[in-house]
Amino acid sequence: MKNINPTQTKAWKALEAHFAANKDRQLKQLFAADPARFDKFSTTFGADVLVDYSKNLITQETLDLLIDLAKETDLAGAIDAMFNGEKINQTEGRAVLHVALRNKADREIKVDGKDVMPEVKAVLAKIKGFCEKVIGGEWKGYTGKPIQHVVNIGIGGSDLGPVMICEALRPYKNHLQMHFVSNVDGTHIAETLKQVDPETTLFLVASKTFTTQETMTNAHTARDWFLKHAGDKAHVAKHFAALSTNGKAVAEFGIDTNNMFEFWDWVGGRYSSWSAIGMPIALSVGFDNFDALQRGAFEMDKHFATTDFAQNIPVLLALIGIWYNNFYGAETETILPYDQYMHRFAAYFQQGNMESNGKFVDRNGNPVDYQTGPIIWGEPGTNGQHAFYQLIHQGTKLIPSDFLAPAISHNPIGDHHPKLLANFFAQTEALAFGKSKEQVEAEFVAAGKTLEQVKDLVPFKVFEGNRPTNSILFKKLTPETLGALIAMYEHKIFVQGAIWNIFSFDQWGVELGKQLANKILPELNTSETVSSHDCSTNGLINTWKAWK
Ligand SMILES: O=P(O)(O)OC[C@H]1O[C@@](O)(CO)[C@@H](O)[C@@H]1O
Repeated sequence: MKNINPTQTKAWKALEAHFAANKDRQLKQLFAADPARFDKFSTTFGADVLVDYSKNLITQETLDLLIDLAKETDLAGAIDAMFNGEKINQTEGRAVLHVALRNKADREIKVDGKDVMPEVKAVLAKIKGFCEKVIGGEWKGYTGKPIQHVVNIGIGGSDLGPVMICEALRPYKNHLQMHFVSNVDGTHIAETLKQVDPETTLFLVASKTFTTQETMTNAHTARDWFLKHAGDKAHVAKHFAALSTNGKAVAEFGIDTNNMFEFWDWVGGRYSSWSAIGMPIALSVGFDNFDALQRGAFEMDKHFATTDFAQNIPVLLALIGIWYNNFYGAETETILPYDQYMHRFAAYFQQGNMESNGKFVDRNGNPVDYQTGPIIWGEPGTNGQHAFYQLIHQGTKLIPSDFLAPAISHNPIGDHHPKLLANFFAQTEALAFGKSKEQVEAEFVAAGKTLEQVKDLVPFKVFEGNRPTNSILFKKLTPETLGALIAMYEHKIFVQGAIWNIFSFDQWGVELGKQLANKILPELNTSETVSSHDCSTNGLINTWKAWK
């Protein structure tokens, strides 16, 4: 894996010139000039996913130059390094092998000379056996009752993925009532404990490090609550399991390490839903559906690792994203899933993308002089249309958007799904082609107005269009398809980080806030006036002390 400043490459210089010469290009003209544009700039993944990237501000020349950039920055070498278990997470001295967790080809993948697959498969078998006992009712609580509630206690990558996937796969869920506690505000755990019965509740303490303040605080609160009802510490083993890499800390907490489902330091937190962190998924929808989720991701892994860049979906999405981020100056991009089951999909990739590529230092330790990770945001359609589409359509910011939708609904009630799809299709059309002044005037005239009557209103009803989108249409939201879509975005993030020459798999940026919070915490436990900080922080803390 080379260490190349992308802006120093020939391809980057060529892209700069290409942008300067074409920055005012219009989608209207691009489509008018080529009736086959959809055929040229769309592709399928298997038989179930269509990716239409034709409504982007690109030509074949643009793509060719972007692919040149990928080649000049040795993207192929970076891909090989990841799949071969090299320690590409350099600042933490770790490999990055979430692909091993779903390696259904069972190919050997070595870390430090040791094939990791036997352990991966052993943990999957243990998860399978545990799920079958809990789901099947064989696993009993301390009063002999089967489990009815599962409470996952975790945060960040130990929460967002399981929540998103359990929500997305609701059509496949069983009788278990799933609950997720992440925030440390007291409310999250308190409101959850109101809903569950200690005799029939299984707590999953999900934490790669088993040291995260929020998770450990919530876990201790849950254990205290449980013991207040159950009395005997011996009962903890029936109601607590740990999903972690830290066996020592698990044992110290008081969870039987037989109830620990391990994963490894080469699994990044935000890439860990495929590991033991995915236990709540397997409990909620059954191990077979969890396996299907992994298989979908595995198929995308194969596509990513073996397909020429010109037809490689994660590579194309990544390069198009770089085109907007680094040449058009777009600072954000949205993920807009037109499916209510996917209501946490964008949130999941806020961590996935921004914790991976929100970096200002390159792989040499030098501050970058170019843009890196974008801001990711989004809500399900059509809700977003009633919240922020005004800005996307008529604002002053360029906001590249990914629209996703299932062709077939799990809930074919009346004409609901067709209405959703009509919006899915209409929004990208409107964003691409807009509505001209002349069209607005013609609409007014057709409605019986004179141009004199409406001349002051017309400017406000014009849509510039030329706002780029990708449309990802998939047959149905199944575990396989969801797995493939998640892996598609994981690899998009990987490609962008590799080209930006940054380390995408550490997260030092989350440490300072934690460090300062640990310094402030003891100051909150006294009535003394605080003066150890800046005047704002002192003022805030001392006001709180006066009010509480
Ligand atoms: O799984 P754990 O070790 O409890 O970490 C939780 C989350 O905390 C972080 O912010 C790292 O501190 C995320 O990267 C991580 O997913």
